[in-house]
Amino acid sequence: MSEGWCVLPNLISRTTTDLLAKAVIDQEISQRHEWSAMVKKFNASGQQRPPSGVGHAQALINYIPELAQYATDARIIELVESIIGPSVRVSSISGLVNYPGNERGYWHSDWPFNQSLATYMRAPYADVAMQVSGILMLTPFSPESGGTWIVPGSHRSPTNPSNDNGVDRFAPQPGEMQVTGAAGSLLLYDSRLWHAVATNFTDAPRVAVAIRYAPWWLNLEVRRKGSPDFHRIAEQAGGKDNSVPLIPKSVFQQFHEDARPYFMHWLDQ
Ligand SMILES: O=C(O)CCC(=O)C(=O)O
Ligand SMILES: [Fe+2]
Repeated sequence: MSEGWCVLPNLISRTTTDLLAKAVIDQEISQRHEWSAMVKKFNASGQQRPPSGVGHAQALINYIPELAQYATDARIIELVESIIGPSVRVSSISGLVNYPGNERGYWHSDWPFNQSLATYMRAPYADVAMQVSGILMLTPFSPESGGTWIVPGSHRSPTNPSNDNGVDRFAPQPGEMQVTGAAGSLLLYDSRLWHAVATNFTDAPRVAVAIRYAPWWLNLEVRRKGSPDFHRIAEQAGGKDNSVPLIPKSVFQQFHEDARPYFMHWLDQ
């Protein structure tokens, strides 16, 4: 991870990735109306718009509870904890479906560094890993299918191009490359790493699950709708809402016992 990213290959079997990919697409389709309404709101308020042709499924864990065990595989947690310390929590899980011919996205870093969201840490950042992002590949990632664009080493930068910092959000970056991997592999990166959605040039959807791992000391309350921090910080700031829906008890009980501690903070009590 010295360059701010790595790929853990083949964590999940092909049979399972096929089933999960289908479940993610089903969920994306059932949430499409809601997501389009959200994108319209971003547009209306002049926010950076997500690339067209990319479908999103929020609160994926509530619909595909088996994901809890894959997201907290011991091999992943060991690596994540070596970067941000023990007692990590999963901060969010969502589905990504890049349909054939989707638009290329803008260079950004993820929450809490994405400066186009309602809540973010102001740049310049101290050079500290504060969250790890994961992208679980449910279909192969290649330059043809739209493997994520990354700028290796950019996680050490004190800022990123998600807002007006003088860098063109769509310009090629020195050293940029696309991540590749077989279905069932996981791209892990420091959430500060500059990355962008790539175009899918194949005729099949590129399906993935975005998983975020936070240290226990990172305040996730700003992403809990209805919490005092959400009201005071996220709502008042106005930017793009990236709140995380809570997990109903009936779903939580379906999680593998070993996976539960990583999601406990989102349990709807
Ligand atoms: O779909 C991709 O390749 C990148 C998505 C992304 O930017 C993210 O999950 O944070
Ligand atoms: Fe991202």
